Parts: sequence; structure tokens; C-alpha cells
Amino acid sequence: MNVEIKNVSHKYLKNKNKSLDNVNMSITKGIFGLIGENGAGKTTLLKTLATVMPVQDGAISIDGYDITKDIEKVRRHIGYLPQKFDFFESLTVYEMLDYIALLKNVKAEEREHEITLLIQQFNLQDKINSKIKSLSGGMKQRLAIAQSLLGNPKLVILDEPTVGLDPNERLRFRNIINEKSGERIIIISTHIISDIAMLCNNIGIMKKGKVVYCGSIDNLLELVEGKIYVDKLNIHDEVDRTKYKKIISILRKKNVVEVRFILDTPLDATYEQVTPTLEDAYFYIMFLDEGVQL
Ligand SMILES: Nc1ncnc2c1ncn2[C@@H]1O[C@H](COP(=O)(O)OP(=O)(O)OP(=O)(O)O)[C@@H](O)[C@H]1O
Repeated sequence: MNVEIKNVSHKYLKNKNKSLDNVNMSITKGIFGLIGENGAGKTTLLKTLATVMPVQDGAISIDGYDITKDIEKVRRHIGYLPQKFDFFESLTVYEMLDYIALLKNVKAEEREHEITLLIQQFNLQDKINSKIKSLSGGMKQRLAIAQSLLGNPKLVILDEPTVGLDPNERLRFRNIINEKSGERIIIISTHIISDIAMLCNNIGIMKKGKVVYCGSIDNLLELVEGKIYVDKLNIHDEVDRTKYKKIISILRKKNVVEVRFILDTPLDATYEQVTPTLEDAYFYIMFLDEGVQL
């Protein structure tokens, strides 16, 4: 299973700039994380991949099939959670999943079993016969994720799946997604870096319609190794921001203020070098892209 995105660009009709600007990505089986600032182009890319929007420029293939030429073949293998999902509010949870399973051509003899299993996995058993309009936002989100997995799609595209989920349900989500990954590709777009760190081996980072990193988290962390420092100041000291090249965070603790920042070359022994996290690496890539000398 693989997804190849080659030189893909997209411009919305009335916009001046491209929302996707020559995007190239190669994605293989497993869970792939897509991150980037607001407006970077993640949703536009995922809509294009899900065949909801046409490929304007460039080419995308899924398992060797061109998504423009072989759209019907490709669609059978895609599960998609859009950023905004609209339900038929007067259907029950079961009816909604049954309806989507029908649209996805899930075989009659498999439908009930598949739906019941997903309802259990997403902890919606108590709501199985409740109308959708009576569900909370988080429950609707769980139902929306569940529908994307109907029919065992080979490619699952999840646009901000954990929005609105409480910590228990986020944990449940991560476990289900881990369990379901196997031979398929699951692409997750999110702003929650800890979800990506826990779930994915490979990621893409986007900025202003461009891919600024695509590869493994391990390689990214290696790139940043030895470049993240913490300066500990007295709680009463003023933080002199000009002293640090690029600040990642300023944390006020009991007696100290911890300034976490990026440096390309070790300068001063008074700073403590720390092990980089994925969040550190994300900021490193973002600053690099701005042409900042670190
Ligand atoms: N339907 C649309 N018409 C015009 N411009 C759009 C449309 N949808 C998105 N855009 C623009 O395209 C760019 C990329 O938007 P997109 O929603 O793909 O980004 P994103 O990375 O998913 O952002 P976010 O993290 O905020 O959801 C933005 O500049 C946005 O304003």
C-alpha cells in the first residue's frame, strides 16, 4: 500500500496564492501524521486525496491507481473523516452507520457485525438507538471517526480526528487507530503534536502550501539533537528575549523560569542541553523555513 503525491498544486478560484504549492510526498503503510500551522494546506491536501476535490495540477496515485483516471476504483478503498462532518440528525447512531455502510457497498452479511463492533470500539453502545441530535459534540466526533472505518478501507484519511474528545476518548482513539493500522495507511492531520508523537513513525510538515519536511520522526529528532537548550533563571528575573535566538517556550515553575530555545552551535556551558521532543523539532523546521540562522 502506498500513496504517491507528485508536484500537486491547488489554487482556490478567488485566492491570490496557491493553497498547495508543488506538494510532493510518498506515504507507505502505517500511521502518517500531517502537521502545520493554520492555513498551511492540510485540509486542502486531504480533500484532494479523498477525491472530494479534483487534482488541479500534478498527480496522485494510491496503490498504483491514478486518483483522477481511476476515481471509482480508488474511492472504494478510502475512508474519510472530513474536518466538518454533517449528519442526518434524526437518524439513530445505528441507522447512520448502516446508511453509510450501504453507500460504501459493505456486504449485507457483514454490515451488522461491522457496525456493532465499531459502536463498541468507540464506546457508543448506550447510544446505539439514540437520535444523532441528542449526542454530545464528542460523541458525534466518535461516530464520525467510526464511519470512516466502515468497509475496512485501505487508506483512512482523518482530518483533525481528536478535536472535541476528552482525554479518555483520545486514549481510546489512539488505541483503536494503532490496532487498525497494520497493512493500511492512516493519515492523520492534527495540531496535537503529542498524538502524532505517540501514533506515527512518519510525518509531513506543511507551511504556506509547501511541504517543509516529509520523513521519519526519528530522522527529524536526529537533525535537532544537540540543538535544544534550557536556561534556568531566578523566578524574579526578567527574561531578556534578545539573549536567545529562537525561543520555544518560557515556563514559570516554583522557583525558576525555564527558557527553552534553539541553538545550532553549543555556545555557553551555563545552558543545559536537553533531549529534543517532536514539538522542539517542529519549531526547528518552522524557523529554518523562515531562513533564520539558528
Ligand atoms: N473553500 C475555500 N475557498 C477559498 N480559499 C480556501 C478555501 N478553503 C481553504 N482556503 C484557503 O486555502 C489555504 C489552506 O487552507 P486549509 O484549510 O487547507 O489549511 P489547513 O492547514 O487545513 O488549516 P487549519 O489548520 O486552520 O485547518 C488557506 O489560505 C485558506 O484560507
